[in-house]
Amino acid sequence: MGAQKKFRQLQRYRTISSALARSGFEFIVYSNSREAAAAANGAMDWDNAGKRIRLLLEELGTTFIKLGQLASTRPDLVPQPVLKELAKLQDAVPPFPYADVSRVIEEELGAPMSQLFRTFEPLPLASASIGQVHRAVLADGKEVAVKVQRPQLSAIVETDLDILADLARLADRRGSWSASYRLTEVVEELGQGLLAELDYRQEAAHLERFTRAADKMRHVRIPAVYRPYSSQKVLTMEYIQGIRLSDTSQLKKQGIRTRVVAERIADAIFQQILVDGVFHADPHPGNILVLPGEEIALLDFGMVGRLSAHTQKHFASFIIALRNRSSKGVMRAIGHLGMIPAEVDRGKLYADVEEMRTKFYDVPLKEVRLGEMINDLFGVAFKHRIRIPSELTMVGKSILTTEGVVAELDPDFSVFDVAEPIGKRLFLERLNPWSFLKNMLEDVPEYFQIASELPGTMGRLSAMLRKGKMQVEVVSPQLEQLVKKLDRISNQMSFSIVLLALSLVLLGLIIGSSISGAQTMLWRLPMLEIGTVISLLMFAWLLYAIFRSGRF
Ligand SMILES: Nc1ncnc2c1ncn2[C@@H]1O[C@H](COP(=O)(O)OP(=O)(O)OP(=O)(O)O)[C@@H](O)[C@H]1O
Repeated sequence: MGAQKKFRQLQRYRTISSALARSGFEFIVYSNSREAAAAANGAMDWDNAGKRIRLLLEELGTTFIKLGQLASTRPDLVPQPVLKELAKLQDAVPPFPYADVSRVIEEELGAPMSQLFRTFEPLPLASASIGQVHRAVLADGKEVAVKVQRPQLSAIVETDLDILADLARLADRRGSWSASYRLTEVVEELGQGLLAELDYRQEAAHLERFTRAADKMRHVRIPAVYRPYSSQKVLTMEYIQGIRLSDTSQLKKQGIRTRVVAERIADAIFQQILVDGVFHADPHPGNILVLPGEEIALLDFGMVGRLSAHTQKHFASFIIALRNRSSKGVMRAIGHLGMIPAEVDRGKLYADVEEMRTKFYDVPLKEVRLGEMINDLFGVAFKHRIRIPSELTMVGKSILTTEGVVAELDPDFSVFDVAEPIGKRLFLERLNPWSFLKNMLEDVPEYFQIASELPGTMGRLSAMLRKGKMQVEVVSPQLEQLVKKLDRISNQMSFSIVLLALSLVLLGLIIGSSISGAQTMLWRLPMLEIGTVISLLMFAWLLYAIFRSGRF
């Protein structure tokens, strides 16, 4: 590291440590204080700390504001009172001058402004802590919006992240409290998210992906990206003319039907979450434009969430269980989502899930906020120190923001009206034999792994038994659950194998009839009939056996 850089880092180190001390967070560095002890034994007054944390982050600038905004999407890492404060973080930063804008663009795109643009508005449309957006016209006449990153930002962010990682390690070495909040891990994870946001090429890739997905949604537009005019620090997009969703008086003036807009926004976001598996993580009103005919345009794909097919599937079941007010269903879905480690007291967890009943279950559906419900559930998870897959936490924030937006447009509209049919459709699709089989095949590697580990495990078990080292008493609910799960897996596998056999016979029948004509069919028919009858008998027997075992 150069001497100048080292000096800058030291200076910044001092600024950050003294700001921490002034805000009453010196215990992060000096662990033998009362607060450190309170944080360690879970008695920290987070209500009081939340506001101080927010002010501290705002004081320390871009890196910290952005980290705070990212943390506000993580109810699994941050206590609820702090989360509420973080959601208020403002990044209203004054714009940077046009001289810097043109310098960054010319350096990044390797050509003078006059060659790149026919016109370029020197005053930005909007400015935020990472960058600002200017309206322009390309040399070929296309109207564009150009997002330009603040100069020197990546160097500042990298220095700040290094310092933060150092502080977290220091806290980890000195006290037990930071370990229980996984401080080093949190800094690392949020830091990576922030660095990813600094690369506009990633946002460009997101825009392209969402454009493809939105093709099947008639009323949703995503700005096209102009790649030759984009780079790591410059993003050039198609300019979309529309009314900002936050401009309610203009919406009214243009006679926009707000209910329709609300439905389309909710539909677009739930379609992304439940069907596409990639979703806009921050659909706040500043990121949505309304066009004539109540079309909507989604902007700003810097923060995007992803769900694996597995999580998506069980998240849909989770929504249906919430809708049906079924605590058992909710617990089952959480289990499938892989959130409950073995050491959690399931009884207490169930009691906490049930407690949500008073707040959500016994009120009319219209008044239920799904995002709030999900976040409360994450709060319960936080309390039980349950690890929530990070992909899921962004969903809570995205839905919460969507609900806030649609409630402004139409207070009577419930996102369940949109989410539930999509969830049910997915659920029904899953019952279709082919997707059922596909799902089973997706899980096959897992079964093979269990199977491959089985001989070793059995070998060890029998050796222990031979040596008389083991006393077995089957009282563990987890073990019983495992047995049930294996039982269910084998039943499902047998079911799908027979289903496959049945489908192949039918397929043979169809192909046979279409290729060979009726005559050749005549001699094939008895064979097929015999096959079909055998498969049907096997199928009936299997169904009987499965239903008798009660585990499917
Ligand atoms: N393609 C576009 N067409 C028209 N206006 C746009 C376009 N892209 C951005 N804008 C305008 O610029 C504003 C800021 O854009 P965007 O949200 O992408 O920037 P940002 O720097 O990521 O801001 P923030 O982080 O605060 O959301 C938008 O609210 C919108 O008014």
